[in-house]
Amino acid sequence: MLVVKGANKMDVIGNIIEKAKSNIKKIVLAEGSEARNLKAAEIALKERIADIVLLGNEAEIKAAAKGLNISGAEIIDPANSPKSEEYAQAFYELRKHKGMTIEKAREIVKDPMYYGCMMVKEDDADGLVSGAIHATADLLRPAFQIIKTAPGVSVVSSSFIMIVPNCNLGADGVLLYSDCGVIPNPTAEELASIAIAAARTMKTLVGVEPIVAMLSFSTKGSAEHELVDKVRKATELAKKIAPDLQIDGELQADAALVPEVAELKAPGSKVAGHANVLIFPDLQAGNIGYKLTQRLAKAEAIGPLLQGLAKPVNDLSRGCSPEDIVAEIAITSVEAQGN
Ligand SMILES: CC(C)(COP(=O)(O)OP(=O)(O)OC[C@H]1O[C@@H](n2cnc3c(N)ncnc32)[C@H](O)[C@@H]1OP(=O)(O)O)[C@@H](O)C(=O)NCCC(=O)NCCS
Ligand SMILES: CC(=O)OP(=O)(O)O
Repeated sequence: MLVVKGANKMDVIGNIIEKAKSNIKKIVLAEGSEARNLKAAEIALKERIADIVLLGNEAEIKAAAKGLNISGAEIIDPANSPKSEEYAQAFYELRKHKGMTIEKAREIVKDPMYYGCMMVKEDDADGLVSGAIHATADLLRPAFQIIKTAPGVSVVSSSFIMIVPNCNLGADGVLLYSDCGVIPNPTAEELASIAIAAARTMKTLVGVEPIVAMLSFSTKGSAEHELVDKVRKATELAKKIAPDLQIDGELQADAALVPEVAELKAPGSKVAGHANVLIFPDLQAGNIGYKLTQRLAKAEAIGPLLQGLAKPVNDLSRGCSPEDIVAEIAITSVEAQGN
């Protein structure tokens, strides 16, 4: 069903799907009438990966789903739902310190992404996937306002699982890239948090021991610039916060990935040449880097997977396929199993 291109030995997404099937969760697709979401819903229902809630106008969803079997999905119209008033009251309570009024809250929860986040917040669903037609910020705002960060987490960031065909770098062609979706210009402290969160995502979702490279245009002092200083500071902070983590920086991407280059540029580093988690210094680098790998190396790019939220909500790229959405449904389910 899911096409994993190339010859990676690890069936990352297959393993996650099997785990999702072992304890079925209820996942909301906020863009319920969109064609790729409907195809993904059909696959997820047929293969018993998750119970699916489609948000949107029932007639529109049914018309868009012509030829697909989505009969097992629950359809909820946020603009006309018996739960709307309860969610509006709860949203008003969450946001009244920010000037929210009950009248505005009633309007806002008609937006499927706000309604869906309220479903997850109120335990009426286990997780949410959205972003095939909406920009990332449209999902991040309701997620930040309603779901909020997990206890002890300062910032939410994101990761992509990158599955690069016919490649043995990283963990046999499987890598985690972070942050490619959320924090435009992280401080050194935020960059350290991103690294620690991404390492955790690699371990818990992919099942691989993380080896973390803090990327830069410099390797171990080959260039001097304030941008490099930020990466060095973030590396030191992450080492202090997580002393057992295999992490090193600052490293250029070739030094991080390729053993021969690592020997020349960063001799003695245990991370250089073996990294499987790549931490980008800012969102320009991260977002460009993942899209280049996806399009030029024909990699699967699953994400942006949000890390640090109190409950599972995951974003998609507007360039995603139905199979990418199925993978995120499974990932969101597995995250919900851990809650
Ligand atoms: C995430 C984003 C939308 C927040 O922007 P913003 O609304 O201007 O941010 P604000 O500073 O006004 O914060 C809004 C709320 O979100 C919270 N917030 C912002 N960034 C956060 C983060 N990384 N983690 C947790 N909470 C965050 C703020 O604390 C604030 O909460 P409050 O209203 O309860 O006080 C913005 O950072 C963004 O656009 N990021 C890039 C998204 C993107 O385009 N990615 C590329 C494609 S994937
Ligand atoms: C993650 C990302 O870049 O999303 P989009 O392609 O939708 O902007």
